[in-house]
Amino acid sequence: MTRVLLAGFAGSMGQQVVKLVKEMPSFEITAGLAHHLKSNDPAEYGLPAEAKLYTSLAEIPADAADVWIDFTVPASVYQNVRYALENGYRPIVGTTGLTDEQESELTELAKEKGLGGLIAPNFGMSAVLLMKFAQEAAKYFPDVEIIEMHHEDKKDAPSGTALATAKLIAEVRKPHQTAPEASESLPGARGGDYQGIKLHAVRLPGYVAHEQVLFGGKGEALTIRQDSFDRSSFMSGVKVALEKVQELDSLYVGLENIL
Ligand SMILES: NC(=O)C1=CN([C@@H]2O[C@H](COP(=O)(O)OP(=O)(O)OC[C@H]3O[C@@H](n4cnc5c(N)ncnc54)[C@H](OP(=O)(O)O)[C@@H]3O)[C@@H](O)[C@H]2O)C=CC1
Ligand SMILES: O=C(O)C1=N[C@H](C(=O)O)C[C@H](O)C1
Repeated sequence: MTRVLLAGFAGSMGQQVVKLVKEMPSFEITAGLAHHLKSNDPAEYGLPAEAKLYTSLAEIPADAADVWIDFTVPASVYQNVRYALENGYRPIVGTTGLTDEQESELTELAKEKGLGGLIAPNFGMSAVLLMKFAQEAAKYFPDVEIIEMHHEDKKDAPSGTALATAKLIAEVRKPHQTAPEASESLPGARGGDYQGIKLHAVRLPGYVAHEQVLFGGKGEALTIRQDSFDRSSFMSGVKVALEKVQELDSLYVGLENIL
């Protein structure tokens, strides 16, 4: 039986993971980390009655679980994953907001501790494929902008997926700005900038998680789009990560690297 600690169990993604783990007979949630607890009863969150609930890292013993799943907030993810690795947990991280430097530090720490794990900005297959196709397309269409659209409760912008897409595209094209002379009569109108790739973040009720990558060429354009209409779309990736995490030899970044 693989024991799972779920950080962020009361959140939208946390509750999806609770359902997923219930359907996986070889896995059990034995502990949960929350920010605030509305109830001390694990059953209120769909967790097994014997699951231990914690509200701070310092309370969590090293043997509460084998695997640490994190769907919390950008402000806490680095500390959480650092704590997980220092205490022998294999991390599966969906929370966005880790910087490149933080990812490198955590990768180094995982190596020191001999622990494998995964950090994935997106566990949905449509997004993983979008990123792969976008990187391929950018070799032929270097002029590109990204529009991501999310629910109104999303705390960070741009999305981790949009930033990961821009990084993959930047690997295969020369950094340049399309239409560099265009001025902004309204500040921010051209969006955020990653090595000349413009990123636009839309936040609206009714949306879940969506991304479009727009490529423009001479007299033609290519648009690649993915839609997560429901958060259950991320669970196939989390399931794969759970099934593989015990055999991973290092901390991987990107679901595509363990498929
Ligand atoms: N990789 C992927 O495929 C996906 C990643 N995400 C990412 O996952 C993260 C969570 O998303 P989502 O579930 O929608 O967000 P929610 O706001 O619904 O859930 C976050 C949960 O984390 C809790 N929390 C906040 N701080 C801490 C902390 N220090 N320790 C433990 N728990 C904490 C919050 O508690 P409280 O409300 O009490 O503060 C809340 O219950 C985001 O970064 C999002 O971008 C989302 C979807 C897919
Ligand atoms: O906050 C979300 O909802 C999502 N966050 C991730 C991101 O920032 O890319 C993954 C997906 O877009 C949903």
